[in-house]
Amino acid sequence: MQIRRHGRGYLFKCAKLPNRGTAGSAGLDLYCVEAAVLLPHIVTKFFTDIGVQCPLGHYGHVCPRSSLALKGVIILAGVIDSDYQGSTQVVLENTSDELATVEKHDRIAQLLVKPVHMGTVIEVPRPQQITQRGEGGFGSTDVSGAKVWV
Ligand SMILES: O=c1ccn([C@H]2C[C@H](O)[C@@H](COP(=O)(O)OP(=O)(O)OP(=O)(O)O)O2)c(=O)[nH]1
Repeated sequence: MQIRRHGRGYLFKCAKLPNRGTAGSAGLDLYCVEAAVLLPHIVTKFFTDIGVQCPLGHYGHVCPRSSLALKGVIILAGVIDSDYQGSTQVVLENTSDELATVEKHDRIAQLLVKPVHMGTVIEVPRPQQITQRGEGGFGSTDVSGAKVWV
């Protein structure tokens, strides 16, 4: 996977490249370039000033860090297409009632690179296989409502 500094004015020079906290970490930590205050219940977009080039057939998934999630700071959006060439941005929402702060070069998210099905879309009149679930969902397999197949 290719990564480059890519940003706004001089800021991209300060961008910190994503890296793994440990050799076994699934996610690459993403760093913010500037300090910021996250107001309670407000959504804020952060530039990482990093361009990520995911291999074709893969996408980047911007995922939360558990330490921030515990403080009520969660991630919204988060799909990085393999053909996107801009700076990876992180959309954070402070769901708590308190101010939250991030400092320059804080880790604000982690990026997982995942395979994704890239098939073309074709219209069909009905599902091509019959499944046990059928159209059941939203609790259809709860004990009381389970279908019984004999
Ligand atoms: O958390 C995110 C979500 C998206 N993006 C970038 C990469 C992604 O490839 C692009 C478009 O994202 P998405 O497809 O979710 O946006 P859209 O609202 O559908 O707009 P578009 O018309 O640009 O696809 O924006 C980010 O940097 N961070």
